[in-house]
Amino acid sequence: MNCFPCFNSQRNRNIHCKNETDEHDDHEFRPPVATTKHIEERETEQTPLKTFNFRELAMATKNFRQECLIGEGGYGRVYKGTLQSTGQLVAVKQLDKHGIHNKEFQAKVLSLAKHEHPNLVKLLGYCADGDQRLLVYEYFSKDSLQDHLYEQKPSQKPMDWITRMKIAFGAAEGLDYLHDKVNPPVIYRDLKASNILLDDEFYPRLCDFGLHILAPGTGDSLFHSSCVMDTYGYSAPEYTRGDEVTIKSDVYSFGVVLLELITGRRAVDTTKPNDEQNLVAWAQPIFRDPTRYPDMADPLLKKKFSERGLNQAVAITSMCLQEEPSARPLISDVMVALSFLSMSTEGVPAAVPVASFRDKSMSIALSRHDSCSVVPFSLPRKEEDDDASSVSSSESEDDEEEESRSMEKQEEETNGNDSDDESDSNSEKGQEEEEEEQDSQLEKARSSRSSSSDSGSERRMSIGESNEAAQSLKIKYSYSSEEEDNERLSSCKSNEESLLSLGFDSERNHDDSSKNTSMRINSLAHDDDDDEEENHETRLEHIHSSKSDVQSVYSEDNTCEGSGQSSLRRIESEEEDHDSSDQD
Ligand SMILES: Nc1ncnc2c1ncn2[C@@H]1O[C@H](COP(=O)(O)OP(=O)(O)OP(=O)(O)O)[C@@H](O)[C@H]1O
Repeated sequence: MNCFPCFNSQRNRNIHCKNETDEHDDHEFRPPVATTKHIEERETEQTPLKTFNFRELAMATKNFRQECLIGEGGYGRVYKGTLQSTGQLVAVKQLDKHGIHNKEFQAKVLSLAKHEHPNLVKLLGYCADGDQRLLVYEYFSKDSLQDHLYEQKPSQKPMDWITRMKIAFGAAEGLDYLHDKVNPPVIYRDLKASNILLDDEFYPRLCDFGLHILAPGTGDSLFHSSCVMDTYGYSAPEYTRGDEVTIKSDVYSFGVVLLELITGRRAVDTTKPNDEQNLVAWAQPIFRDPTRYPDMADPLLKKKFSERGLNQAVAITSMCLQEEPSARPLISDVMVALSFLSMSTEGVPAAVPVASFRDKSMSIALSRHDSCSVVPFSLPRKEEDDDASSVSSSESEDDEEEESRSMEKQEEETNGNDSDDESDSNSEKGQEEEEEEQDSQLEKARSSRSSSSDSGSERRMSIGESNEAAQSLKIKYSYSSEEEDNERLSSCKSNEESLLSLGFDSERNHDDSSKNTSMRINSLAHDDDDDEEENHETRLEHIHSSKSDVQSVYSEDNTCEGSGQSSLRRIESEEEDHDSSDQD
């Protein structure tokens, strides 16, 4: 499928006849010498992006021989090559002919090359000789996520749950970079399992981002019509309708990839019965029935995952796949949630701190699916609690989005009103410091996964270490002293109440199974009898009873041994049916 409708694909053309004379055979596209020199100088200054001549790349790919062909996508053919000068393995993408002017092509390639991130495939250089347009990328010998999920070699083992969550987290990090760290944001538009390349350690890298801008005359404008079929099954509804494409369209595509990771099903599979061919359409009814979540998991996982991890992953997926773009989460929130889901404590994902999210809808959704996994570790100011309470008394509890927005608005107002209050500004300062510390802790946890086969050993922490990072994060912000415990006790309660009021009540609780599951989860540390940790260890125990667990009672547990040690025991007790009290 050709994403450049105006490209005149010349696949049958004998590229072997192409040689160095091509550099000079098309004067129309060659900029004046001075300009080329200027561009080259600028390149050297700004980026190490290399300019290749066609001959070099022809030699690298054995004259683009069939045996070097890796595959063919919407933008052209991809060849494996070895650079003669350095011996480096590269992937050479020979773009379909499209008549993009040399200068325009160079400028756009340079703008693409600015975006560097460990989770993006690195663009090493390009060639714009004559009418040839080629891109040179670092080469990945391992297959794409699509290959690993659906075209496994007999020698390969199916990916386990945590590996899948780590891949999702890494992909989210790459997307977060494009959406949030780049100005102006880059919309990927082509996120799919085949564009996520994996290395030996299953570290994911996104390829093909931003290539749509290489269409002649497009600049950064939307260019998607002919790409729709290519990304069929991954495209957001607004994309296929021809409406405006935004970063939230990428979030939708990400949701499809996450769904593939969970289910092991292709985004589109024409070998399945009609009602199962489109993965999202198949999954939508299941999203509404959490008792069916375990059935949607990939059979190759052999049920080796925690129920909580599955519930949370499905909750995130379901949010990403909302029809309405504005209802989808920010990829930064998805990334944070996945960072915790990909840190396992003996198979149970680390609990997700509420304050980690920029948008409350994520914490609400996660709470709704499994209230015990969200740790309200941040200490909201009293005003925030009051505001939350006032929101909780609101009549319109059904519209959780509306409430989230109004809650945020009120928080903003509160922040504004606080500006004159010295003590509050001090507390804000303290909070900022806490947030900075939190960021650095999160970064530590993140770095445990941001490693590649090449540089991985330096950056990678063991799962145990990354769990420690997560635990120290929670311990630090949850309970640092007995005095603070009491303070936090009340804040936890009000935070929890806020969430309850915002809609994760029994009526909406998707943990609505008839079975009464009781879980005792130690959210702060392993039960690994690690005595060294014990003096600082504070436990959050959550006895979670299903369905009508509407009231949370926090009580200090003085039964623990050790000086200065305090435990926070959270007991969710079953009360009268909340549904009926709500109706009252
Ligand atoms: N840097 C790379 N290293 C190794 N293999 C690569 C690299 N880039 C792409 N490939 C492989 O080349 C093949 C073609 O990739 P390409 O991205 O052109 O097409 P696609 O992903 O199938 O479709 P689309 O172009 O629509 O994204 C795929 O099998 C892909 O995994």
